[in-house]
Amino acid sequence: MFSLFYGLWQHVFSKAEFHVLILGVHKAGKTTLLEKVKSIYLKEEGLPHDRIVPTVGLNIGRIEDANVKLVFWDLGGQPGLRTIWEKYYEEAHAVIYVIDSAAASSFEDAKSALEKVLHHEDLQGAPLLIFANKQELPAAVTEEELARHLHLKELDERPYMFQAGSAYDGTGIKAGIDWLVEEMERSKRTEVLMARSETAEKI
Ligand SMILES: Nc1nc2c(ncn2[C@@H]2O[C@H](COP(=O)(O)OP(=O)(O)OP(=O)(O)O)[C@@H](O)[C@H]2O)c(=O)[nH]1
Ligand SMILES: [Mg+2]
Repeated sequence: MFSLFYGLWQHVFSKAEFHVLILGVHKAGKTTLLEKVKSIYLKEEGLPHDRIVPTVGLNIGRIEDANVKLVFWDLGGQPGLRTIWEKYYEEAHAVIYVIDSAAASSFEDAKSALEKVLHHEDLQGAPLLIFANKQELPAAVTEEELARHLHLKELDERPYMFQAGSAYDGTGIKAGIDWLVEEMERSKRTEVLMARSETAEKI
């Protein structure tokens, strides 16, 4: 009887946990963004910018807000490392795709890498936040300009948002994550992933 009530209590009161993949080409600012997310939500100092090195493996960040737990997976964006991304797709509830808004020369690469992400069937229906990073730089384009540059046709099929911001000064981060959490909470994909993990727990 106790375990029945405990199970019910857990079901009603435990926080949902969402996995968010942080993707984007090298130097877009993914790891810097993750450090800023941690410093905003955990209210602790993140790594100083000059201590952040190009990612080769996986950086993990965990935060909690009032209703949910979020686990971020930050992967390396160098061309030779992008084949690793798809290993994480199946378990991801959503994607943050980071773009350096001040590096116009990287837009084509960012666009084609993002198109591959969007085409992958393991990420079907995953909400997508495109974070137009480095907005505090004078050369940065706005989120509207970036959307025009990318001109992504596949976007109509899924919930998505362009969010301008900066991993240095933290602008745009909370707004982007609030949107992503709302989308994950009502996403069909979340239902499917939850059902799958409940089935796996029973086996
Ligand atoms: N001006 C400015 N620079 C930034 C910002 N975010 C990151 N950078 C810088 O951009 C460079 C790359 O940042 P990283 O966070 O290492 O980029 P990354 O996307 O994780 O790169 P990989 O791990 O190689 O894929 C570093 O010099 C950062 O300090 C930002 O918001 N503004
Ligand atoms: Mg990195």
